[in-house]
Amino acid sequence: MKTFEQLFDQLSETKRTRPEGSGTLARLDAGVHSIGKKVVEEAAEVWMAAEYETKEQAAEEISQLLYHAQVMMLALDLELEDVYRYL
Ligand SMILES: N=c1c2ncn([C@@H]3O[C@H](COP(=O)(O)OP(=O)(O)OP(=O)(O)O)[C@@H](O)[C@H]3O)c2ncn1[C@@H]1O[C@H](COP(=O)(O)O)[C@@H](O)[C@H]1O
Repeated sequence: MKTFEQLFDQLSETKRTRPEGSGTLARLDAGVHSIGKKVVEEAAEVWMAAEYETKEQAAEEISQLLYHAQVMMLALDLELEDVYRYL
């Protein structure tokens, strides 16, 4: 298990070091348009799981949405603080 901050640190390191075989790196290299489509897809899956599936499935979809939101942050060179200031 990891926190939002720990995941962001991990993905930031992935972006910096570019390890071979990283799915995150492939998503970053695919660019903002591709990442944006995943954000929208995962948001829809959160909605569907919340309405028609279990709380556990909704939790998993929410985790994926948070992951793809972090990938978008990294693609835009945003830090956690850049987002947190609006919370
Ligand atoms: N939390 C996540 C995470 N959530 C979702 N995903 C990705 O998003 C996909 C889920 O999307 P879907 O359900 O739509 O599955 P899919 O249709 O097969 O998705 P596509 O691969 O076709 O886009 C998963 O298969 C993963 O590729 C994640 N990939 C990685 N992480 C975390 O990021 C870390 C680093 O990952 P890598 O860079 O891949 O090593 C991992 O240790 C995890 O902690």
